[in-house]
Amino acid sequence: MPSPASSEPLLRAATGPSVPAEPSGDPQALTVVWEEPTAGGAPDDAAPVRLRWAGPAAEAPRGLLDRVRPGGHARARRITPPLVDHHVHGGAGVDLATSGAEDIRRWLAELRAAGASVVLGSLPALVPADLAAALERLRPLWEDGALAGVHLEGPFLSPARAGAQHPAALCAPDSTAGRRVRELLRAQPRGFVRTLTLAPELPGARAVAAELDAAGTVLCLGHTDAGPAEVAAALDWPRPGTSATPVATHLFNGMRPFHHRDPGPVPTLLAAARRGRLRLELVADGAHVAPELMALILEDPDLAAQTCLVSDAIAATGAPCGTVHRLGPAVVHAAPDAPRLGEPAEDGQGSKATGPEDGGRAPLAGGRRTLVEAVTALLATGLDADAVLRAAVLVPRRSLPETPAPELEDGVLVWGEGRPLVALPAARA
Ligand SMILES: CC(=O)N[C@@H]1[C@@H](O)[C@H](O)[C@@H](COP(=O)(O)O)O[C@@H]1O
Repeated sequence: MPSPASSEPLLRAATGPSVPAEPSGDPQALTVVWEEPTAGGAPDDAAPVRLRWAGPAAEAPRGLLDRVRPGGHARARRITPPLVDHHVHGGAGVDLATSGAEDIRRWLAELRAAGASVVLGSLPALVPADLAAALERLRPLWEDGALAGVHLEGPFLSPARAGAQHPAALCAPDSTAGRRVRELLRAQPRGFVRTLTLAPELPGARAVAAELDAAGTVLCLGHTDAGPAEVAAALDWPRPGTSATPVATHLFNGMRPFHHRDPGPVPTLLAAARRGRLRLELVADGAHVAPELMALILEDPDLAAQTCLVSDAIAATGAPCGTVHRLGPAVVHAAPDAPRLGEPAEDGQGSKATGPEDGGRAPLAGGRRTLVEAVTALLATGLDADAVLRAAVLVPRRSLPETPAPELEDGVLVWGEGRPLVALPAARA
Protein backbone atom coordinates (compact mmCIF):
# COMPACT_ATOMS: atom_id res chain seq x y z
CA MET A 1 0.00 0.00 0.00
CA PRO A 2 1.32 3.46 -0.75
CA SER A 3 2.07 5.77 2.13
CA PRO A 4 -0.09 8.92 2.42
CA ALA A 5 2.86 10.95 1.19
CA SER A 6 3.40 8.85 -1.93
CA SER A 7 -0.29 8.86 -2.86
CA GLU A 8 -0.36 12.64 -3.08
CA PRO A 9 -0.61 13.75 -6.69
CA LEU A 10 2.88 14.49 -7.93
CA LEU A 11 1.70 16.08 -11.14
CA ARG A 12 3.49 19.13 -12.24
CA ALA A 13 5.20 20.75 -15.15
CA ALA A 14 2.87 19.65 -17.92
CA THR A 15 3.64 22.99 -19.53
CA GLY A 16 7.38 23.12 -18.92
CA PRO A 17 10.23 20.88 -17.93
CA SER A 18 9.97 19.55 -14.39
CA VAL A 19 13.65 18.73 -14.39
CA PRO A 20 16.50 20.90 -15.54
CA ALA A 21 18.10 20.03 -18.85
CA GLU A 22 21.85 20.07 -18.82
CA PRO A 23 23.23 23.01 -20.77
CA SER A 24 25.99 21.08 -22.56
CA GLY A 25 26.36 17.81 -24.47
CA ASP A 26 23.80 16.76 -27.06
CA PRO A 27 21.30 19.62 -26.95
CA GLN A 28 18.51 17.48 -28.41
CA ALA A 29 18.52 14.54 -26.05
CA LEU A 30 17.33 14.69 -22.48
CA THR A 31 17.81 11.33 -20.85
CA VAL A 32 15.73 10.79 -17.76
CA VAL A 33 16.52 8.17 -15.21
CA TRP A 34 14.52 7.53 -12.13
CA GLU A 35 14.74 4.89 -9.54
CA GLU A 36 11.96 2.65 -8.42
CA PRO A 37 12.66 1.74 -4.83
CA THR A 38 12.63 -1.93 -4.05
CA ALA A 39 12.00 -3.80 -0.85
CA GLY A 40 13.76 -7.15 -0.91
CA GLY A 41 13.83 -7.11 -4.71
CA ALA A 42 10.13 -6.22 -5.22
CA PRO A 43 8.92 -2.73 -6.16
CA ASP A 44 8.08 -0.83 -2.98
CA ASP A 45 5.15 1.53 -3.53
CA ALA A 46 5.42 2.88 -0.02
CA ALA A 47 8.64 4.68 -0.80
CA PRO A 48 8.69 7.75 -3.01
CA VAL A 49 10.00 7.25 -6.53
CA ARG A 50 13.08 9.38 -6.98
CA LEU A 51 14.26 11.15 -10.04
CA ARG A 52 17.88 10.11 -10.21
CA TRP A 53 19.20 12.27 -12.92
CA ALA A 54 18.29 14.12 -16.10
CA GLY A 55 20.57 15.33 -18.83
CA PRO A 56 22.39 14.25 -21.97
CA ALA A 57 23.30 10.56 -21.85
CA ALA A 58 26.96 11.36 -22.45
CA GLU A 59 27.07 13.21 -19.15
CA ALA A 60 25.35 10.57 -17.04
CA PRO A 61 27.24 9.71 -13.88
CA ARG A 62 29.57 6.80 -14.39
CA GLY A 63 27.75 3.47 -14.22
CA LEU A 64 24.25 4.92 -13.83
CA LEU A 65 22.95 3.91 -17.23
CA ASP A 66 24.34 0.41 -16.83
CA ARG A 67 22.33 0.04 -13.64
CA VAL A 68 19.04 0.76 -15.34
CA ARG A 69 19.47 -1.80 -18.07
CA PRO A 70 17.29 -4.92 -17.72
CA GLY A 71 18.36 -6.82 -14.68
CA GLY A 72 19.39 -3.67 -12.84
CA HIS A 73 17.35 -2.61 -9.84
CA ALA A 74 16.48 0.88 -11.04
CA ARG A 75 13.86 1.18 -13.77
CA ALA A 76 12.06 3.90 -15.65
CA ARG A 77 8.58 3.94 -14.25
CA ARG A 78 6.66 7.00 -13.15
CA ILE A 79 8.01 10.16 -14.71
CA THR A 80 7.16 10.27 -18.35
CA PRO A 81 6.55 12.45 -21.35
CA PRO A 82 2.85 13.38 -21.41
CA LEU A 83 0.36 10.69 -22.36
CA VAL A 84 -1.46 10.66 -25.70
CA ASP A 85 -5.18 9.88 -25.80
CA HIS A 86 -6.41 8.99 -29.28
CA HIS A 87 -9.98 8.42 -28.31
CA VAL A 88 -11.78 10.67 -25.85
CA HIS A 89 -15.30 12.13 -26.11
CA GLY A 90 -15.24 14.30 -23.03
CA GLY A 91 -15.16 14.12 -19.26
CA ALA A 92 -16.34 15.75 -16.05
CA GLY A 93 -19.62 16.88 -17.61
CA VAL A 94 -18.11 18.14 -20.88
CA ASP A 95 -19.25 16.51 -24.14
CA LEU A 96 -17.18 17.36 -27.22
CA ALA A 97 -20.20 16.91 -29.48
CA THR A 98 -22.52 19.31 -27.65
CA SER A 99 -20.69 21.47 -25.05
CA GLY A 100 -19.58 25.03 -25.69
CA ALA A 101 -16.04 25.76 -26.89
CA GLU A 102 -15.03 27.51 -23.67
CA ASP A 103 -16.10 24.56 -21.47
CA ILE A 104 -14.19 22.21 -23.80
CA ARG A 105 -11.11 24.41 -23.64
CA ARG A 106 -11.20 24.48 -19.83
CA TRP A 107 -11.56 20.70 -19.65
CA LEU A 108 -8.67 20.17 -22.11
CA ALA A 109 -6.49 22.39 -19.93
CA GLU A 110 -7.35 20.18 -16.95
CA LEU A 111 -6.39 17.05 -18.92
CA ARG A 112 -3.09 18.66 -19.88
CA ALA A 113 -2.35 19.66 -16.31
CA ALA A 114 -3.03 16.07 -15.27
CA GLY A 115 -0.55 14.67 -17.77
CA ALA A 116 -2.29 13.96 -21.10
CA SER A 117 -1.07 16.61 -23.49
CA VAL A 118 -2.04 15.22 -26.87
CA VAL A 119 -5.72 14.55 -27.34
CA LEU A 120 -7.73 13.53 -30.38
CA GLY A 121 -11.27 14.71 -29.72
CA SER A 122 -13.77 11.97 -30.56
CA LEU A 123 -17.23 12.67 -31.92
CA PRO A 124 -19.84 9.90 -31.82
CA ALA A 125 -22.22 9.20 -34.71
CA LEU A 126 -24.08 12.43 -35.50
CA VAL A 127 -26.60 13.34 -38.20
CA PRO A 128 -24.98 15.53 -40.90
CA ALA A 129 -26.24 18.88 -39.55
CA ASP A 130 -25.03 18.11 -36.02
CA LEU A 131 -21.71 16.83 -37.34
CA ALA A 132 -21.22 20.04 -39.34
CA ALA A 133 -21.95 22.16 -36.25
CA ALA A 134 -19.63 20.13 -34.02
CA LEU A 135 -16.77 20.27 -36.52
CA GLU A 136 -17.19 24.02 -36.86
CA ARG A 137 -17.07 24.43 -33.09
CA LEU A 138 -13.97 22.24 -32.67
CA ARG A 139 -11.97 23.58 -35.59
CA PRO A 140 -10.58 26.65 -33.78
CA LEU A 141 -9.40 24.36 -30.97
CA TRP A 142 -7.42 22.36 -33.50
CA GLU A 143 -6.15 25.51 -35.19
CA ASP A 144 -4.67 26.82 -31.93
CA GLY A 145 -3.32 23.44 -30.84
CA ALA A 146 -5.69 22.71 -27.93
CA LEU A 147 -6.74 19.55 -29.82
CA ALA A 148 -4.41 17.42 -31.97
CA GLY A 149 -7.36 16.80 -34.27
CA VAL A 150 -10.64 14.94 -34.23
CA HIS A 151 -11.59 11.30 -34.39
CA LEU A 152 -14.98 10.59 -35.92
CA GLU A 153 -16.51 7.48 -34.40
CA GLY A 154 -19.19 7.17 -37.03
CA PRO A 155 -21.63 7.65 -38.48
CA PHE A 156 -20.78 4.68 -40.76
CA LEU A 157 -21.23 2.07 -38.03
CA SER A 158 -23.12 -1.21 -37.80
CA PRO A 159 -26.55 -0.93 -36.12
CA ALA A 160 -25.89 -4.46 -34.81
CA ARG A 161 -22.81 -3.23 -32.87
CA ALA A 162 -23.92 0.31 -32.04
CA GLY A 163 -23.32 -0.02 -28.29
CA ALA A 164 -23.88 3.48 -26.90
CA GLN A 165 -24.05 5.12 -30.32
CA HIS A 166 -27.46 6.59 -31.15
CA PRO A 167 -29.14 4.33 -33.77
CA ALA A 168 -30.86 7.25 -35.51
CA ALA A 169 -27.49 8.86 -36.26
CA LEU A 170 -25.99 5.80 -37.99
CA CYS A 171 -25.99 5.60 -41.77
CA ALA A 172 -24.38 3.71 -44.63
CA PRO A 173 -21.83 5.58 -46.75
CA ASP A 174 -23.97 5.26 -49.89
CA SER A 175 -27.18 6.59 -48.29
CA THR A 176 -28.37 10.20 -48.69
CA ALA A 177 -27.12 11.10 -45.21
CA GLY A 178 -23.90 9.22 -45.89
CA ARG A 179 -23.23 11.22 -49.04
CA ARG A 180 -23.76 14.47 -47.13
CA VAL A 181 -21.26 13.36 -44.51
CA ARG A 182 -18.71 12.53 -47.21
CA GLU A 183 -19.17 15.97 -48.73
CA LEU A 184 -18.66 17.53 -45.32
CA LEU A 185 -15.46 15.55 -44.84
CA ARG A 186 -14.14 16.71 -48.19
CA ALA A 187 -14.64 20.31 -47.06
CA GLN A 188 -12.46 19.95 -43.92
CA PRO A 189 -8.87 21.19 -43.86
CA ARG A 190 -6.26 18.46 -44.15
CA GLY A 191 -5.07 17.23 -40.76
CA PHE A 192 -8.18 18.23 -38.82
CA VAL A 193 -10.08 14.92 -39.12
CA ARG A 194 -7.23 12.62 -38.14
CA THR A 195 -9.07 9.32 -37.85
CA LEU A 196 -12.50 7.90 -38.71
CA THR A 197 -14.04 4.70 -37.45
CA LEU A 198 -16.25 2.74 -39.82
CA ALA A 199 -17.74 -0.74 -40.12
CA PRO A 200 -16.12 -2.24 -43.25
CA GLU A 201 -19.12 -4.43 -44.14
CA LEU A 202 -21.39 -1.44 -44.89
CA PRO A 203 -22.20 -0.72 -48.55
CA GLY A 204 -19.84 1.97 -49.81
CA ALA A 205 -17.30 1.52 -46.99
CA ARG A 206 -14.48 0.73 -49.39
CA ALA A 207 -15.10 3.94 -51.35
CA VAL A 208 -15.07 5.96 -48.11
CA ALA A 209 -11.79 4.34 -47.11
CA ALA A 210 -10.25 5.47 -50.42
CA GLU A 211 -11.53 9.01 -49.83
CA LEU A 212 -10.12 9.04 -46.32
CA ASP A 213 -6.83 7.80 -47.60
CA ALA A 214 -6.59 10.59 -50.15
CA ALA A 215 -7.42 13.13 -47.43
CA GLY A 216 -4.77 11.76 -45.04
CA THR A 217 -7.38 10.53 -42.55
CA VAL A 218 -6.47 7.26 -40.86
CA LEU A 219 -8.95 4.42 -41.33
CA CYS A 220 -10.18 2.79 -38.12
CA LEU A 221 -12.25 -0.38 -38.10
CA GLY A 222 -14.85 -0.64 -35.39
CA HIS A 223 -18.46 -0.88 -34.25
CA THR A 224 -18.56 -3.66 -36.81
CA ASP A 225 -20.48 -6.89 -37.23
CA ALA A 226 -17.94 -8.11 -39.78
CA GLY A 227 -16.50 -11.58 -39.61
CA PRO A 228 -12.85 -12.51 -40.20
CA ALA A 229 -13.03 -12.54 -44.01
CA GLU A 230 -14.60 -9.07 -44.25
CA VAL A 231 -12.02 -7.63 -41.86
CA ALA A 232 -9.15 -9.30 -43.72
CA ALA A 233 -10.47 -7.92 -47.02
CA ALA A 234 -10.71 -4.40 -45.56
CA LEU A 235 -7.12 -4.60 -44.36
CA ASP A 236 -6.14 -5.36 -47.97
CA TRP A 237 -8.03 -2.41 -49.47
CA PRO A 238 -5.54 -0.41 -51.53
CA ARG A 239 -4.39 2.72 -49.73
CA PRO A 240 -2.21 4.59 -52.17
CA GLY A 241 -2.67 8.00 -50.55
CA THR A 242 -1.04 7.42 -47.19
CA SER A 243 1.23 4.98 -45.48
CA ALA A 244 -0.62 5.51 -42.18
CA THR A 245 -1.27 2.27 -40.34
CA PRO A 246 -4.99 1.60 -39.84
CA VAL A 247 -6.40 1.16 -36.34
CA ALA A 248 -8.81 -1.25 -34.67
CA THR A 249 -11.14 0.97 -32.64
CA HIS A 250 -11.39 -0.29 -29.05
CA LEU A 251 -10.46 -3.90 -29.80
CA PHE A 252 -13.04 -6.32 -28.36
CA ASN A 253 -15.66 -3.62 -27.71
CA GLY A 254 -18.29 -2.96 -30.36
CA MET A 255 -17.48 -6.06 -32.39
CA ARG A 256 -18.43 -9.74 -32.47
CA PRO A 257 -17.08 -11.50 -29.42
CA PHE A 258 -14.55 -14.31 -29.67
CA HIS A 259 -15.74 -17.92 -29.49
CA HIS A 260 -13.38 -20.77 -30.27
CA ARG A 261 -15.61 -22.13 -33.08
CA ASP A 262 -16.86 -18.73 -34.19
CA PRO A 263 -13.92 -16.43 -33.54
CA GLY A 264 -15.24 -13.24 -35.11
CA PRO A 265 -12.83 -10.49 -36.17
CA VAL A 266 -10.54 -10.43 -33.11
CA PRO A 267 -7.95 -13.06 -34.18
CA THR A 268 -7.70 -11.49 -37.63
CA LEU A 269 -7.10 -8.07 -36.07
CA LEU A 270 -4.51 -9.48 -33.67
CA ALA A 271 -2.70 -11.27 -36.49
CA ALA A 272 -2.59 -8.07 -38.57
CA ALA A 273 -1.21 -6.14 -35.58
CA ARG A 274 1.44 -8.80 -35.03
CA ARG A 275 2.57 -8.28 -38.62
CA GLY A 276 2.76 -4.52 -38.06
CA ARG A 277 -0.18 -3.80 -40.38
CA LEU A 278 -2.62 -2.52 -37.76
CA ARG A 279 -2.61 -0.56 -34.51
CA LEU A 280 -4.86 -1.69 -31.70
CA GLU A 281 -6.77 0.55 -29.34
CA LEU A 282 -7.52 -0.86 -25.91
CA VAL A 283 -9.84 0.96 -23.52
CA ALA A 284 -7.60 1.06 -20.47
CA ASP A 285 -10.21 1.65 -17.77
CA GLY A 286 -10.27 -1.88 -16.36
CA ALA A 287 -14.01 -2.19 -17.09
CA HIS A 288 -14.04 -2.67 -20.88
CA VAL A 289 -11.45 -5.45 -21.23
CA ALA A 290 -10.66 -8.12 -18.64
CA PRO A 291 -7.27 -7.67 -16.97
CA GLU A 292 -6.11 -11.07 -18.22
CA LEU A 293 -6.64 -9.97 -21.82
CA MET A 294 -4.93 -6.63 -21.23
CA ALA A 295 -1.93 -8.52 -19.86
CA LEU A 296 -1.95 -11.01 -22.74
CA ILE A 297 -1.64 -8.16 -25.24
CA LEU A 298 0.65 -5.80 -23.35
CA GLU A 299 3.07 -8.58 -22.39
CA ASP A 300 3.41 -9.83 -25.96
CA PRO A 301 6.19 -7.67 -27.43
CA ASP A 302 4.85 -7.81 -31.02
CA LEU A 303 1.33 -6.81 -29.99
CA ALA A 304 2.48 -4.26 -27.42
CA ALA A 305 4.49 -2.54 -30.15
CA GLN A 306 1.20 -1.81 -31.94
CA THR A 307 -1.09 -1.07 -28.99
CA CYS A 308 -2.44 2.33 -27.95
CA LEU A 309 -4.20 2.66 -24.62
CA VAL A 310 -7.18 5.00 -24.83
CA SER A 311 -9.66 6.33 -22.29
CA ASP A 312 -12.83 6.46 -24.48
CA ALA A 313 -13.86 8.85 -21.70
CA ILE A 314 -17.18 10.71 -22.04
CA ALA A 315 -18.97 13.48 -20.16
CA ALA A 316 -20.13 11.00 -17.50
CA THR A 317 -16.51 9.94 -16.77
CA GLY A 318 -15.52 11.45 -13.45
CA ALA A 319 -19.01 12.88 -12.90
CA PRO A 320 -20.98 12.10 -9.72
CA CYS A 321 -22.82 8.78 -9.73
CA GLY A 322 -26.40 9.03 -11.01
CA THR A 323 -25.85 12.22 -13.01
CA VAL A 324 -27.18 12.32 -16.56
CA HIS A 325 -25.06 13.49 -19.52
CA ARG A 326 -24.87 13.54 -23.30
CA LEU A 327 -22.84 11.52 -25.75
CA GLY A 328 -23.93 13.54 -28.77
CA PRO A 329 -27.58 12.61 -29.30
CA ALA A 330 -27.49 9.76 -26.75
CA VAL A 331 -28.45 10.10 -23.08
CA VAL A 332 -25.95 8.46 -20.74
CA HIS A 333 -25.38 8.40 -17.01
CA ALA A 334 -22.59 7.86 -14.51
CA ALA A 335 -23.37 4.40 -13.12
CA PRO A 336 -21.52 2.98 -10.09
CA ASP A 337 -19.15 0.88 -12.21
CA ALA A 338 -18.81 2.90 -15.45
CA PRO A 339 -20.77 5.24 -17.71
CA ARG A 340 -23.80 3.47 -19.15
CA LEU A 341 -26.40 4.24 -21.77
CA GLY A 342 -29.77 5.75 -20.84
CA GLU A 343 -31.22 7.16 -17.64
CA PRO A 344 -30.15 5.91 -14.22
CA ALA A 345 -32.54 3.77 -12.17
CA GLU A 346 -34.97 5.67 -9.93
CA ASP A 347 -32.69 5.47 -6.89
CA GLY A 348 -30.01 7.27 -8.91
CA GLN A 349 -27.44 4.62 -8.02
CA GLY A 350 -27.82 1.88 -10.60
CA SER A 351 -28.77 1.57 -14.27
CA LYS A 352 -32.07 0.54 -15.75
CA ALA A 353 -31.78 -2.78 -17.52
CA THR A 354 -32.26 -2.07 -21.20
CA GLY A 355 -31.43 -5.23 -23.02
CA PRO A 356 -29.53 -8.47 -23.21
CA GLU A 357 -26.11 -6.80 -23.54
CA ASP A 358 -23.65 -7.04 -20.70
CA GLY A 359 -25.68 -9.36 -18.50
CA GLY A 360 -28.94 -7.45 -18.86
CA ARG A 361 -27.46 -4.10 -17.91
CA ALA A 362 -27.50 -1.05 -20.11
CA PRO A 363 -24.53 -1.02 -22.52
CA LEU A 364 -21.28 0.54 -21.38
CA ALA A 365 -21.04 4.04 -22.78
CA GLY A 366 -17.37 5.01 -22.70
CA GLY A 367 -14.57 4.66 -20.20
CA ARG A 368 -14.78 5.14 -16.45
CA ARG A 369 -11.32 6.74 -16.08
CA THR A 370 -9.24 9.42 -17.74
CA LEU A 371 -6.15 8.01 -19.42
CA VAL A 372 -3.87 9.24 -16.62
CA GLU A 373 -6.11 7.56 -14.02
CA ALA A 374 -6.32 4.38 -16.09
CA VAL A 375 -2.55 4.18 -16.63
CA THR A 376 -1.91 4.84 -12.94
CA ALA A 377 -4.28 2.03 -12.02
CA LEU A 378 -2.70 -0.34 -14.57
CA LEU A 379 0.77 0.36 -13.18
CA ALA A 380 -0.55 -0.58 -9.75
CA THR A 381 -1.70 -4.00 -11.01
CA GLY A 382 1.90 -5.05 -11.59
CA LEU A 383 1.70 -5.02 -15.38
CA ASP A 384 5.06 -4.31 -16.93
CA ALA A 385 5.52 -0.55 -16.58
CA ASP A 386 7.50 -0.19 -19.79
CA ALA A 387 4.73 -1.93 -21.75
CA VAL A 388 2.05 0.27 -20.20
CA LEU A 389 3.93 3.52 -20.79
CA ARG A 390 4.90 2.48 -24.29
CA ALA A 391 1.21 2.03 -25.10
CA ALA A 392 0.22 5.36 -23.58
CA VAL A 393 3.18 7.49 -24.65
CA LEU A 394 5.18 6.04 -27.52
CA VAL A 395 2.93 4.00 -29.82
CA PRO A 396 0.10 6.54 -30.08
CA ARG A 397 2.59 9.27 -31.04
CA ARG A 398 3.56 7.23 -34.08
CA SER A 399 0.04 7.72 -35.43
CA LEU A 400 0.58 11.48 -35.18
CA PRO A 401 3.77 11.84 -37.19
CA GLU A 402 4.30 15.53 -36.51
CA THR A 403 4.14 14.99 -32.74
CA PRO A 404 7.63 14.54 -31.30
CA ALA A 405 8.11 10.98 -30.13
CA PRO A 406 10.46 9.94 -27.37
CA GLU A 407 12.39 6.71 -27.59
CA LEU A 408 12.63 4.08 -24.91
CA GLU A 409 16.02 2.45 -24.84
CA ASP A 410 16.73 -0.20 -22.25
CA GLY A 411 14.47 1.42 -19.72
CA VAL A 412 15.74 4.93 -20.35
CA LEU A 413 13.44 7.47 -21.95
CA VAL A 414 15.12 9.82 -24.36
CA TRP A 415 13.07 12.95 -24.85
CA GLY A 416 13.96 16.28 -26.37
CA GLU A 417 15.50 18.94 -24.20
CA GLY A 418 13.03 21.40 -22.73
CA ARG A 419 10.06 19.15 -23.47
CA PRO A 420 7.57 18.67 -20.68
CA LEU A 421 7.61 15.74 -18.35
CA VAL A 422 4.81 14.65 -16.07
CA ALA A 423 4.94 12.57 -12.93
CA LEU A 424 2.08 10.13 -12.71
CA PRO A 425 0.39 9.88 -9.33
CA ALA A 426 1.80 7.15 -7.12
CA ALA A 427 0.08 3.81 -7.57
CA ARG A 428 -3.06 3.17 -5.61
CA ALA A 429 -3.89 -0.32 -4.47
C1 LIG B 1 -18.37 5.84 -27.28
C2 LIG B 1 -18.64 4.40 -27.53
O1 LIG B 1 -19.29 4.07 -28.50
N1 LIG B 1 -18.13 3.56 -26.67
C3 LIG B 1 -18.30 2.09 -26.72
C4 LIG B 1 -19.73 1.72 -26.41
O2 LIG B 1 -20.56 2.12 -27.47
C5 LIG B 1 -19.88 0.20 -26.21
O3 LIG B 1 -21.19 -0.09 -25.75
C6 LIG B 1 -18.88 -0.26 -25.15
C7 LIG B 1 -18.91 -1.73 -24.81
O4 LIG B 1 -18.90 -2.53 -25.94
P1 LIG B 1 -19.08 -4.11 -25.78
O5 LIG B 1 -20.39 -4.34 -25.07
O6 LIG B 1 -19.08 -4.63 -27.19
O7 LIG B 1 -17.92 -4.59 -24.98
O8 LIG B 1 -17.58 0.09 -25.59
C8 LIG B 1 -17.39 1.50 -25.66
O9 LIG B 1 -17.69 2.11 -24.43
